[in-house]
Order: sequence, then C-alpha cells, then structure tokens
Amino acid sequence: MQQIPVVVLSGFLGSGKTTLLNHLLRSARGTRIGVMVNDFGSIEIDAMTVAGQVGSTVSLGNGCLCCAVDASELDTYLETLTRPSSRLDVIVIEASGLAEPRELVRMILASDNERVVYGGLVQVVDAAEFDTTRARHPETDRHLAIADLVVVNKADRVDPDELRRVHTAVAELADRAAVIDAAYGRVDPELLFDRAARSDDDRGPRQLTFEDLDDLYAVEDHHPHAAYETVSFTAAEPMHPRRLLDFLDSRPEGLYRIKGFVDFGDADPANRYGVHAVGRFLRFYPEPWPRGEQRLTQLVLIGSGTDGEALHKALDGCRVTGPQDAPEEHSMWGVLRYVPERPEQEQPEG
Ligand SMILES: Nc1nc2c(ncn2[C@@H]2O[C@H](COP(=O)(O)OP(=O)(O)OP(=O)(O)O)[C@@H](O)[C@H]2O)c(=O)[nH]1
Repeated sequence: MQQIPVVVLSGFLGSGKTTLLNHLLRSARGTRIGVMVNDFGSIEIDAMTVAGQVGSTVSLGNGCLCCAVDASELDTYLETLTRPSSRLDVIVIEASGLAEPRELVRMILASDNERVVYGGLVQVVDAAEFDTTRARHPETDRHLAIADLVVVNKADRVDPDELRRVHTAVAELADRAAVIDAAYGRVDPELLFDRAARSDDDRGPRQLTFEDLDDLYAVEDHHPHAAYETVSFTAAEPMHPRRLLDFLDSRPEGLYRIKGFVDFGDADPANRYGVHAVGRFLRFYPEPWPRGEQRLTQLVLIGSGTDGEALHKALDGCRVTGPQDAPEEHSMWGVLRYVPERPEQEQPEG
C-alpha cells in the first residue's frame, strides 16, 4: 500500500509558516501536496486557479488540495486526503501558531489510517524575534527539541553575525535536527518530501510559471538552494545492514535529507527498503520488490557543508563484497528499529 507522509509545520505566530507553505505550493512541480490549514485566507489560492471547492476542501489548479481544519477533525480530513482518488504525494499540516506540535504529532502517529505515515516535524523560527519569542514562550525550547528540521526564517531581517548566533543557539536546542536558514520560507521542497517523478513534467516549451520565477529569483538572491550538495549513490551489490546502519547513525551534521531504496540482499530477499530521512528523523519502509525490478540500491543524499566524495566512499564501504562478507544473523535488527510499527506493513498486500 502506498503510504502518504504527513509533515507537521509549526512555529510561532508570524514566524512565516504560511509563507513557507505558499513557497512549497508554488514550487511543487508535479508533486501533489495536500495542505491542512486553519483558515484558507492566507493561502495564495488565487495564484493557482481554484479548480473546485467541495465543502471546506479546495482543490487547487496545480493538483494540490487544501482544507481548513481544527484538530478535532484531523482524522476525518486525513481520511479524505488519503483516498487513492486524491492521488496526493504528501500532506502538510500547518499547526496554528499557538498549537502544541507534540499533540498534533501524537495524533498522526496514533492515527488508525493505514495510508498515513508520519513525515516529521518542521519548526519555523523568526530569526529577528528569536530571543523575544523564547523569553515570552519558554515552550519554544521544547518545540525545537522535538523538531526534525528547523527553518531559521527571515534571515534577511538580521545581519550575518546575528544570523549565525541565532542559528547556533537554535542548533543547540534542536538536538540533532537539521537547521537551515531561509528568507521568505524559500527552502528546497526536497528537504521535506520527495518530489514525485511525473512524466508530464517536462513536455517541451511551456509558459513561464511561478515555479520558474522562483528559480530565477533563486539564482539572483542566492537562496539556500545554491549551497546544497546532492550525492547520488547506486550499487548493484546488496548493502550490509549493520554497516549501513552504522553509517546512518553517525551521519554528518549538515546531511539533511536521505531518500531512496535499499537492497539488503539475502538479509531480506523479499523486500526493498524505502529510506526517508529528514534531519535526525529516519525511517525504513519495507515493501515487496516490484516484479521485474532490477535489484539495486539507489540513494540520494542532500546536504550542505558535506563532503560528497567521503559520503560516496562510506556508502561504497557498506556494500557486501562477497560470500565471506555475508551479514551475520540478526543484522537486520538495527534496520527494523526504524520500521514504523504497523504489523500490516510486514506482510505483502493481498
Ligand atoms: N522580512 C521577512 N518577512 C517575512 C519572511 N517570511 C515571512 N515574512 C512576513 O512575515 C509575516 C508573517 O508571515 P506568515 O507566513 O503569515 O507567518 P505565519 O507563521 O503563517 O503566521 P500565523 O499564521 O499568524 O501564525 C508576513 O507579513 C510575511 O510576509 C522573511 O523571511 N523575511
């Protein structure tokens, strides 16, 4: 069964959550995003051409769905949004400025909906108001401590030294979460979720879109994109579960995002393992190998300040080199620790 990651977006009033969400919607590029917000008012629906409205759900022209919810309705809306007919790739829930993100996260983790999988907590921080917010809302520290990705927003409002100071303070509070600076919420959507590969993405010349504009601006104002490094890794040999886990457990700071599929060979010949890591959040999703699919490990790593060559080398070292290197018994245990506890996932469908 295709599961849909549900990402929680939280942050104090005015920190820039809606701005970030609008940026994600604009740069979706074929990824169908479902968003849940507390009110539609601030979503730039006009810019997208509303394709239809049913009750409190708005279907956006770019394939995204948007609905306004309060927490008591969460399950109902998740049910609607995760219907196969919605064909969504990811759902982002914007927590209202005062909501406890922990509650929302707990509700998603506790959801009975089998199509839902928790995709991590993104916390938006206003760089210019950080100290004030902390003084007024001591719970800020707690929110940061459970975040998987922290966006230090409004980088344009502070000078570089101050930005560095806030970044460092946030990183300390955020434990192992990835911390990135941004202006106007312009973060790479890939940090939050996988972009769907759609065949109709690149069909020859087309009109300039908002996405293109975003790209143009990206070059001009050096938005955080530019500093990212992407490493692609492919291996025909199976990966050694323990060595791969060692690598993942000690992954360098700055490696924000890992995604792809892993072949563990004889350690689990039936399944391939989808990997999804955002910041310190790591999950494996076993699923039966599609019939006829070539058994490869294919990973994409996105980071900043990382050493691409070293990452490649480390992953190379995780390959099983021959029969003498066969994984020991129980070596999958480490991997299974990161598989969500859903018994139905452990059995192939049907
Ligand atoms: N200078 C500057 N302003 C920003 C940035 N990001 C957002 N803003 C502005 O900050 C204000 C609040 O942004 P929103 O995106 O509405 O913040 P929010 O967190 O959704 O706010 P609530 O819905 O009230 O919780 C708006 O006027 C934005 O235009 C930024 O990076 N720099």
